[in-house]
Amino acid sequence: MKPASNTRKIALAIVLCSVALLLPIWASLQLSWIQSELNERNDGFEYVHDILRRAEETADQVSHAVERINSSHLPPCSEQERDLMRDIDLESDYTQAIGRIANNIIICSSLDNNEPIYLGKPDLVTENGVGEYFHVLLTRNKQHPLNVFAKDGVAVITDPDLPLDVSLNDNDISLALLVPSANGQQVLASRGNRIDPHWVRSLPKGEERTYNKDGYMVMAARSSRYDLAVLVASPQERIDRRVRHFALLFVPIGVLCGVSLIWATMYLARLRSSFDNRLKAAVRRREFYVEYQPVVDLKSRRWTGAEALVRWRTDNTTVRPDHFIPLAEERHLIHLITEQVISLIAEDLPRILKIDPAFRVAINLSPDDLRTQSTVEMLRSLLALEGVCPGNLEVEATERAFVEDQKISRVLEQIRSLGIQVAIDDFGIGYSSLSRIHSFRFDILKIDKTFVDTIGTEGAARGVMLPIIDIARSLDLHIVAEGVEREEQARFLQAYGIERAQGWLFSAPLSAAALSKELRERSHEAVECKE
Ligand SMILES: Nc1nc2c(ncn2[C@@H]2O[C@@H]3COP(=O)(O)O[C@H]4[C@@H](O)[C@H](n5cnc6c(=O)[nH]c(N)nc65)O[C@@H]4COP(=O)(O)O[C@H]3[C@H]2O)c(=O)[nH]1
Repeated sequence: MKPASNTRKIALAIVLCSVALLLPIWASLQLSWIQSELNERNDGFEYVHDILRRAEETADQVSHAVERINSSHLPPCSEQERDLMRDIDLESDYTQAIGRIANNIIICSSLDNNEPIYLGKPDLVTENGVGEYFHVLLTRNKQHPLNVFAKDGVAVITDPDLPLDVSLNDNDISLALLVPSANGQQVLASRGNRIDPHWVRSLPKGEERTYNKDGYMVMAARSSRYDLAVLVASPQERIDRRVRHFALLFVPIGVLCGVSLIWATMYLARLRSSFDNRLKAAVRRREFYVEYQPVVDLKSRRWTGAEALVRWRTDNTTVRPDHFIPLAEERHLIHLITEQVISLIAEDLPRILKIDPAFRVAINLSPDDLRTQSTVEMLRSLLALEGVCPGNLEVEATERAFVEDQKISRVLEQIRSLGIQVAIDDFGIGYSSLSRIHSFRFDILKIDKTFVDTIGTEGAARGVMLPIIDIARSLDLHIVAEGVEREEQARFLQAYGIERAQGWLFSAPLSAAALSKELRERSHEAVECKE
């Protein structure tokens, strides 16, 4: 191997390993970040919903109190009315007191001292005519500002802090209850000092949103029933702390995934290279052998030929071609196998032809075989054997080979010029490629078992088999059907004029010795060698 290509391979391996390691780490960091934001948002909205529910309950209790007082028709500020005020107050969690109001003065109330309370002008009058007085200091408790809501001569005093009385798991979080109005956002109550009331400005009624503002993640919701909005703000440092927490969990998993990925890649690479070595050793040790599956003439049921199928005997087991041919093709080692198959056929064919000189053996070729001149030379050397005529040989290539490379046509033409017929194998599987294979000249079309299997099933024979037969006829091709397992299939094919078939109905693949024995027993009439 050249040093330059070695250096390139090492560089590629380093790049791939780095990507395999860094990609999962990068993904785990992304995941930590996404998960942190998601958790923060969920926690934030839990507070928002809780506060909004409490605020709406407060507003419900205010409306309820006004309605009950006014529908009682008791004389205003009478002892009976003050008793009713006290009852309502006791029943309502969020009200602090209820009173009568006139000219911005609470003239009587459920409070014990029953002194007049001068409120001054309302801070806000809503569309429904509710006068709202914020941060009112009552004589009873000058330190703690309360809110007063007045309607139809009834005043309800509430504690604005109650809706915000939720237990926070971090003091960094700021909360606010606001009244969004056309004139601006009035803060009813707040905890923490990070809230900018303007954050809620564009929020429509009944909706909730998340914003990233001024280094905060802000969760906001606006009531659909009242002019109330709630803001919860989490500082970015809190999210960063969460990211670090998740990263501690996810990054080691990412590293583990990266290392596993590298290990898996290296393991696969080793497997592949060990496959290469095993395959080369198998060729050296001649571990491949060939079986022949008879091809019969459907009318007479005479064995007219056979398809050579390679087998690999390794560690006392036989590996089927399906399991190593695709990999050998991918690793461009198939030609070594084809060489061995042809040399094995060269050993068997003269013996077989002594029994039936017209017998024809089909050899499978892969796309790589059809790109190299040496395939033509190997076939030529087969023809040089005693008793072997071009009519004793046939080559098969899959439809895929024809599609894959237009360059194969030169080799195919050389094979045909030797007088050897070319068959297109597994026909029908790559149906879409028909237009492209038109440009190649071949002689035989092998219908794949998949289509033969449809014989006898409802409508399928008409739908699939017949068009294939029509195509073959229109191209003037001989037809061989593969994988015939039932008499019914054989009869159907014969009825539609198919000449030859192979399949377990007639015989499984046989060793050269078993094939010769069977041919001898069938004592075919000796036929002249066909040119
Ligand atoms: N279920 C069922 N199967 C049947 C019946 N009759 C025949 N078969 C199987 O169908 C496959 C027919 O060969 P293929 O289509 O050319 O398909 C072949 C061919 O494409 C490829 N192959 C075999 N030998 C060679 C070779 O020497 N060189 C290359 N390049 N490919 C080969 O491997 C494929 C598989 O070969 P195998 O495993 O031997 O499988 C063979 C054969 O054993 C039947 O009635 N029922």
